[in-house]
Amino acid sequence: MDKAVLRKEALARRAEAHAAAGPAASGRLSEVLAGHRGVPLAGYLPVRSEIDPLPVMAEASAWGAVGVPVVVETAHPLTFWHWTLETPLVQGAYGIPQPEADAPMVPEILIVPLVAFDQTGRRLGYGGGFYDRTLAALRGHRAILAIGFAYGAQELPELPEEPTDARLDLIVTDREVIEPSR
Ligand SMILES: Nc1nc2c(c(=O)[nH]1)N(C=O)[C@@H](CNc1ccc(C(=O)N[C@@H](CCC(=O)O)C(=O)O)cc1)CN2
Ligand SMILES: Nc1ncnc2c1ncn2[C@@H]1O[C@H](COP(=O)(O)OP(=O)(O)OP(=O)(O)O)[C@@H](O)[C@H]1O
Repeated sequence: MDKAVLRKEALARRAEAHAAAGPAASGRLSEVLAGHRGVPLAGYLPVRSEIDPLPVMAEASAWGAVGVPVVVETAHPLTFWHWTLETPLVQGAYGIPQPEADAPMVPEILIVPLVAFDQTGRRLGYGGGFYDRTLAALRGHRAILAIGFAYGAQELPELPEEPTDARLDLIVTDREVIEPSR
């Protein structure tokens, strides 16, 4: 099926799950990250109906560096700027908040926002290819742990894969932790 059609369907399911979500949606993610304290972590500042990783990012910032993605240029990898709960934010590209100050960091664990995922770790984002480029660039230097974070309702049976798609190492939902089967 066409990626645009899958994206639309998954976004509708995500909005439904988001409207019904309770405050404990990031509990599983918190458990996973407790095993990686002090490792530089990239989260994201949630927009629209994205599942909220802020509680785990705040927790992680007590142990090590936490950053959030910033689009410096389209068709390029994302850059990550330091973030804590006290960081002043401004409105960035696509209406997504970003830190006021340009303070780059390099993550080793990435919490990746998703539109949809499947059991094999394939993912669908907004279509900019930002995370594909970013994961490819980071993996060229060192081992990276890419954790997709989503509502369970965003799972689709089988996503199409393009040669440039970067797969997830782990998927964490509001309900469970999924180790991709390749
Ligand atoms: N919270 C959050 N921050 C993030 C991302 C994300 O997915 N979530 N990104 C993840 O990459 C980057 C921003 N990337 C984005 C790329 C496209 C659109 C967007 O709204 N696209 C339009 C269609 C654009 C087009 O292709 O013409 C849309 O979906 O309507 C938003 C964010 C960095 N920061
Ligand atoms: N490493 C890469 N180098 C060059 N182009 C890439 C790379 N990764 C992805 N692209 C291009 O980016 C475009 C969008 O990719 P895709 O539809 O997979 O985005 P997405 O994974 O949904 O979005 P995102 O990664 O921003 O969440 C595609 O045209 C793809 O060819």
